[in-house]
Amino acid sequence: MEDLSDIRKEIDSIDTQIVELFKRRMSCADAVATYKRAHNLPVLDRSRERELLARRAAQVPEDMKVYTEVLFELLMEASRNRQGERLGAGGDTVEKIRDALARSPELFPRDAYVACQGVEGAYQQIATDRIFRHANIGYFDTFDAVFRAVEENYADFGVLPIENSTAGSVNQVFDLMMRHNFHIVRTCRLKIDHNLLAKPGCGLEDVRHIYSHEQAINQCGEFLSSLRGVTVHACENTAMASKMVAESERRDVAALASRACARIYGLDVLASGVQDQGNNYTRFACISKDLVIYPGANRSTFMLVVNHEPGALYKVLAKFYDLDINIIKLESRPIPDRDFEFMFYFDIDCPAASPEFFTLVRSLESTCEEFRYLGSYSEVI
Ligand SMILES: O=C(O)C(=O)C[C@]1(C(=O)O)C=C[C@@H](O)C=C1
Repeated sequence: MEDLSDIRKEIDSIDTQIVELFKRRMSCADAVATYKRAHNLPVLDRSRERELLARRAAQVPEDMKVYTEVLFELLMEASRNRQGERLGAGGDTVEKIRDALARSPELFPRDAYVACQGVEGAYQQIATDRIFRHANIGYFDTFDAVFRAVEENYADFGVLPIENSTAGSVNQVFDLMMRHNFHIVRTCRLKIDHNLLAKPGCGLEDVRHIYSHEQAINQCGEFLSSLRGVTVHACENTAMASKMVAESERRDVAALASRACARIYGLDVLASGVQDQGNNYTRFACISKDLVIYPGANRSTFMLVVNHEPGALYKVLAKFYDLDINIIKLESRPIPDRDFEFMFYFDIDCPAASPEFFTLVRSLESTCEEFRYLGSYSEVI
């Protein structure tokens, strides 16, 4: 058996040669970039990549083909990234981000006209008051209307729930993201305590019908199943449920909502903190029409579609790993009218002005079938 230190010597010698060859290959990438700039050609050339991978795989025995492909895919990715850097702009999105970083205001606005779904007392309102000091809030019936108010410049910002620590993502909002143009400028993480609210003088034993938003109902499953002879009804949101209860003539109705709703609608708290998990948080996104990146932005969101082929998502995930960028959230939603094709949403943890962020954006934009950058922001807690 060969001695380990002898084998390592051989590896070192091979690696030294590989590095020299790698340097030569990367200078070819520089030359290609110069040529492509002069001839206005895109960095990515899929047919050339396919042909190159097939030729290199044909050079090795069967049991080494996969490794060879992995190696050359990595080499071409490095080559593409290098070309992107050389070409300066490196894709429309990097250019847009640089521009936004240069012209965005130093301070997050204190006053604004903000669109929210629901009525006064909704958790969106509480989140809005955390994000802005003096928000003038316009209430809309649906999440879609909030997106439209922002898109059509009717409101400066919109605040929408995106996920809850117990009930998961707010799918309706994720699906609407595919249909609207907007950017995320801030997120807010709010602790949610649900309470059972009823008209003054009513007791728990009177309650036969409970109204709330679907997400709140899902977050209070254990409490609700402990009640006998009660029917649960889903409605637009928790504040609307409280309003309905307050305006109802009946004494057997109650709402699951915030304490703020009890104050606003003159209701009594029959039971407090009735959510299953004590640590129940909801994250809200504050959206604007234009891309604005306020100082301190250390998170970003992308939407992307990967090619329908084995390993496509794995290759995207490898890019984050290579750049040591942490993925905070990964969500997938079916794309309407496309059979089993999915839109992937990534939230990542990485300062917006860092070089690895630009490399990531450049690389995703040049390889994904569809790519949309939704913004960079910080989170208010
Ligand atoms: O040949 C090219 O056009 C290149 O840009 C070089 C290269 C490579 O590194 O081999 C890189 C990117 C292209 O997608 C194809 C191939």
